[in-house]
Amino acid sequence: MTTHMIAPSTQELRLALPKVQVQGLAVEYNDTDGLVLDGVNLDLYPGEMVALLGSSGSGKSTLMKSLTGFAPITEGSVRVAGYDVTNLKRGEIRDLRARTGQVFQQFNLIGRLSVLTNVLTGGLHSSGPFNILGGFTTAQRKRALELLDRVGIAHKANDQARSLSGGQQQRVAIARALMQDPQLILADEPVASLDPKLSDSVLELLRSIAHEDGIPVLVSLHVLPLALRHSDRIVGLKHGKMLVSAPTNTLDAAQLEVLYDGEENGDDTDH
Ligand SMILES: Nc1ncnc2c1ncn2[C@@H]1O[C@H](COP(=O)(O)OP(=O)(O)OP(=O)(O)O)[C@@H](O)[C@H]1O
Repeated sequence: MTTHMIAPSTQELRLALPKVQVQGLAVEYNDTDGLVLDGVNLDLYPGEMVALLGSSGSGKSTLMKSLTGFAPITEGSVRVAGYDVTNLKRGEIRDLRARTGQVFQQFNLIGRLSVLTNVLTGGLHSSGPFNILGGFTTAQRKRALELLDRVGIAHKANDQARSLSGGQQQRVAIARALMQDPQLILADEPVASLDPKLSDSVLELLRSIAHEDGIPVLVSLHVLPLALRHSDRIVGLKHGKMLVSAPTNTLDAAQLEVLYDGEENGDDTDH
């Protein structure tokens, strides 16, 4: 699938209000191990693809979890799509998670169910519990098929999810996330199990969704060249502190080395 994208300029992005506002965020899992995130500030704007970099254990997943109320926040404020994540009222946690699309390294599909049903499950949070075997409406099925068409695998709609390749499964997971009508998409290492060519195409798809739908996409990556090729902005963590936050076109690989200290740094060997 070829996508010709015109990336919104930084100035255009800044005209919108941020969907995510993180200020002075500190997270501590248990008080003997110290802070896992420390003084993190992050705004995410509609329509931008932001790559989150940092070596293993730097806090990337924890930062993502903080945005949906899954991390023990000890200080700071986190606002996502109007929700105050540090002080969620009853029902708000469910609403927030229902409107946050999540994409994972291992795809997290239900392998024995059809591709179409997997996409339909993306709408379950918002429509409430119902019979998964017959409870989807015609409109929901139509929407799910449209989304599968958008991610390029409508012809696989009736196949079992587990019969698809890794790249195809990740596309199903992205369609499932879109079925949630997301305010935000969090993609935690979405291409870590894919080969280089598929990695490029999946990241290109995520970026086109950010630009076309005006959804902020936060994507954690281990491979630095992928971040340089497929993001509008790069945010870098080291030992829980944010050391880098800049438009991608102002950065190069050498400037990002500071995040890695000679550790594995996502060189270009495989990608
Ligand atoms: N549930 C938890 N309980 C206690 N400590 C945790 C928990 N989750 C993460 N940590 C610790 O927090 C630190 C940051 O972990 P996190 O998973 O956020 O890093 P990461 O940058 O996503 O790493 P990776 O790239 O390996 O996935 C690590 O030291 C980790 O051991």
